[in-house]
Amino acid sequence: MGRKFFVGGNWKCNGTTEEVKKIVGTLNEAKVPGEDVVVVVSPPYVFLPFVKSLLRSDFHVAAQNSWVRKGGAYTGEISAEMLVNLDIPWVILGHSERRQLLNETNEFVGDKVAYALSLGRKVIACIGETLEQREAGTTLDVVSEQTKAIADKVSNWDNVVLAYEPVWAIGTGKVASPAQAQEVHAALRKWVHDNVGAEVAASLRIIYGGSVNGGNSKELASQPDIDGFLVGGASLKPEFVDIINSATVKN
Ligand SMILES: O=C(CO)COP(=O)(O)O
Repeated sequence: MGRKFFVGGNWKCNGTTEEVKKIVGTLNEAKVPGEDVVVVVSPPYVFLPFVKSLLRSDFHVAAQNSWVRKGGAYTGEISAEMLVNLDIPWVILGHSERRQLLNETNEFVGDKVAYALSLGRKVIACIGETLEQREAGTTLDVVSEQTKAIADKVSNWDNVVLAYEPVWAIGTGKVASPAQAQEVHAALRKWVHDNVGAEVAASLRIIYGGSVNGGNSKELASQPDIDGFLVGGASLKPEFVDIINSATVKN
């Protein structure tokens, strides 16, 4: 079966036309083990068609959000229907920045994931605990709850990648140690095994995000349950290519 390594670049709210051209130029020239890795970059909405038109065809694009149901009178949102229309295959949902800054709840994220999947989109679903939650020893409860809210709404996991992104590691330079990340990934896989099914648990890609860079990606990638990365800051830099090249074959 095998879980193909997955590397996503979340550009967040960054970039100008010139910067976007430069990043895509670097990616287009990069030598990567295409057989062994799926690469998806997620520019801000307004650059999506531009990036898609410039980007090499073996790499894919993702939106950073989509609305919870059919589009309409929702100022500032973009809909999954638009992603279909523009042939944008992937969408990142439930990022902690949206959970925290825009008050997206577990249930809301579960609904969004289900709606995007129902329109044939592929979803990078993000979960992760805060520093307070980790220090309180509730990490596994928090990420299980977040995963349950998705599992409650989703019956087919084929088009889901689960991104474990501890909030304390995002943009802080404080990466989870390989052992810390592996512990949570293994616990998540067990949760999926026990609550969704053995087959989904074996095939679901669980990727790590939080201060991943060209220097730490190899060791993280060697962990048995880390199936890839969701990269923020370093995805705007040439070292993103090194991260892609840390891909390992799983199972
Ligand atoms: O939030 C992230 C990816 O979605 C991680 O961000 P950093 O890689 O900048 O820590």
